[in-house]
Amino acid sequence: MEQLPQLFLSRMKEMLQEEYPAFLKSYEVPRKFGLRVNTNKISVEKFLEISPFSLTPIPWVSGGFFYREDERPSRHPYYAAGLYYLQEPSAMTPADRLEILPGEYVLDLCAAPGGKATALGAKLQGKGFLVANDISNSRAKALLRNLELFGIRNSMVTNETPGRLAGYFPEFFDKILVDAPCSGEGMFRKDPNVAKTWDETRPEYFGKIQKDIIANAISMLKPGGKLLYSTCTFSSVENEGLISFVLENFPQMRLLDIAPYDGFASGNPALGNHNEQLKKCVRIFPHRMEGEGHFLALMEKQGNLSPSQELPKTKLDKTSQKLLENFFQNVLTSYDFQHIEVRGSNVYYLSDKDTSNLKGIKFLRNGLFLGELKKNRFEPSQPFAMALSSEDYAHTLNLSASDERISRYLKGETLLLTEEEIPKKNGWQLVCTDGFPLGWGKAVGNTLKNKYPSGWRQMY
Ligand SMILES: C[S@@+](CC[C@H](N)C(=O)[O-])C[C@H]1O[C@@H](n2cnc3c(N)ncnc32)[C@H](O)[C@@H]1O
Repeated sequence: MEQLPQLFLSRMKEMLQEEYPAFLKSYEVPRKFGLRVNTNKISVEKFLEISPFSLTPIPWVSGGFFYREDERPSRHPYYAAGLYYLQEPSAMTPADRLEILPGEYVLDLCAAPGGKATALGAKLQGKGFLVANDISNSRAKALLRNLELFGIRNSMVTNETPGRLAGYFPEFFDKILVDAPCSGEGMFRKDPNVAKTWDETRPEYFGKIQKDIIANAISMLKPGGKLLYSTCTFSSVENEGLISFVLENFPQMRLLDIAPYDGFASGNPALGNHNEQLKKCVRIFPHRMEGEGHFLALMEKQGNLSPSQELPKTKLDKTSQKLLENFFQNVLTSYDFQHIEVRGSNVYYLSDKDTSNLKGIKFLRNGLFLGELKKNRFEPSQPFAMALSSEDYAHTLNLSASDERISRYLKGETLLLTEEEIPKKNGWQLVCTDGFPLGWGKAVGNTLKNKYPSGWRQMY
């Protein structure tokens, strides 16, 4: 580990006192790598049966595992099938500790690139509505890709400031995650570049931004709703200090207990306004458990939760309806046509939430992009393939992850089919690996034209 900033170290010494030598020593221990199973596509038990990696459970989060860096799960076809997300172990904690019930309206306000939004979306199990927002357009694109890879179909990806978003969603969400931009002091071991750009003005700088973000988040929370605030920094201004600001200025907010774990440390009232409630916050220190530095606070807004409203029905024109019906003959799971909307030639499947009153909002995606209407046909999209399971489509080509054609498929090459693999009917095939969809191909005799989009071909 390169030199850590001196002022940071002296602050940590004052904060940790007798624990400080152990904290300092943790920088000599290599960081840990984590993988979180996408329970929207596969159960944890089933994943463990098929996983080719040597995994050890992360004891404080469900569905999270340590993996060995040399196993490179990002290069395995199961990654392209969206079966897991690679995430630093401590960073899995906030989404794990915010209880989400299918059907709820959920906001991830600072969501890119989607480490936590994918977990929240998976917990919704296709029911309810997830708004995943980020102020940065380029980062919001990565967020959209990760949600699509995960097969999350009931989400909206927005690119707004918290203030503007608050204008659209007053007291609207059941659950909100604020994984705030912060000075990143907890990440110095994972990414030494963060230490290089740190200086003593960073905590105050981010503290101001965080106050604005959390005030807007609170205005979007329903009475009775819950909000989880998290950072990956140690500084008191951004943690206990920020929560003290909330307790002093928003009397309707109270802190809740967070499901415990032996390695967690409690929030320290002396680092805030001495309110004893701050002990309910959680601090994660790298010398106490196998993860990087984090802070969590779970809060509730007083009041009773009111039920969310349902989506009004959409109406398709006759031509679109016909083309879609033709394709959907082969889709074996229910897609209610009253949720389908055509914008230009693009076809979307909307979530349960009425979004007709969101005019002017900057968004990258509302609902699931199903595909495009061409002259006489419907062409399904890559995100649609990722939102299906292999049982959901009548014509599948299922290849083992060890079949060399899988990596060729993921590189965009045309495949040759064996005698047994040639489908009875030419046309769209859902290409799967070990039963998990990767994308589309179009069969013509014994060849499969590749429909895996170039923008999705990364490192395979
Ligand atoms: C800690 S990162 C979020 C990581 C993300 N939750 C995940 O798990 O992958 C903080 C994010 O906040 C965004 N951000 C910065 N300022 C913001 C603001 N004022 N409002 C909303 N988001 C902001 C940044 O672009 C960044 O993507």
